[in-house]
Amino acid sequence: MQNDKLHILTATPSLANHFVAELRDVSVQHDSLRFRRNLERLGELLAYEISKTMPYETREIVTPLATTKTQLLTAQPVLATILRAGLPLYNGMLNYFDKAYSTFVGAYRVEEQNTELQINMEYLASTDLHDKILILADPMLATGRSLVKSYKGMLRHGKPVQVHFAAAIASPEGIAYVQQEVPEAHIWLGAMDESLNENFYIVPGLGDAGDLAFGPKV
Ligand SMILES: O=P(O)(O)OC[C@H]1O[C@H](OP(=O)(O)OP(=O)(O)O)[C@H](O)[C@@H]1O
Ligand SMILES: O=c1cc[nH]c(=O)[nH]1
Ligand SMILES: [Mg+2]
Repeated sequence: MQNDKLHILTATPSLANHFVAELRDVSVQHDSLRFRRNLERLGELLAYEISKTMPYETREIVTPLATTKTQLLTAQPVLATILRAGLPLYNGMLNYFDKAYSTFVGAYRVEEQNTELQINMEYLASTDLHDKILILADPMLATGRSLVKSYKGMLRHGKPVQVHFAAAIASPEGIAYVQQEVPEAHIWLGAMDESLNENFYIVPGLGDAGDLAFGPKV
């Protein structure tokens, strides 16, 4: 595992631990408004952490009393997400990178027990990615197949200058796959879990993020 590009919020004590705990806790997670809001709050924290790595320039600001100098982003990133579970995490990032353009992918896992996991990708709407800082947010990084397939699909809309993947919870297997396929990516997590089960769900994880946020799929 390439640790210099891997950042885990819950590796140190902070409010991020509360948000991840509530996402996981069976006595709290079925409050879907709170579940979505906790993903959004994590998105806000992850956006803030990523913002510390981005380029800034000195700009002059006129207040009612004087002028002052401050450091502002030289350019907004592009925010990308994978429908549908990605929406609340993405929304948190958009709260902070509030002028960012966006890219959306529609992808879902076809879950059949003990067979190779298939990812169906049926929708991609992207802004120009050429030379942009791209942040792709998806709450669950399980096998990493959805993230890598979505990212590779996006590349037909330009090569980003920098790539960040952000997730609430990841598995070690998923991180290894993503680092093998996209070694240039920086990875930002709420938490890193222990393993995947036979249905490719993260353990201990939180269950199905899309269903908890938006209801069971039929
Ligand atoms: O790392 P992977 O093994 O690819 O799994 C992760 C994917 O699973 C979830 O989506 P899901 O397929 O459940 O779709 P949904 O958002 O419609 O619930 C999640 O939001 C990721 O996109
Ligand atoms: O644990 C997992 C894996 C994929 N998708 C989820 O929502 N949860
Ligand atoms: Mg799902």
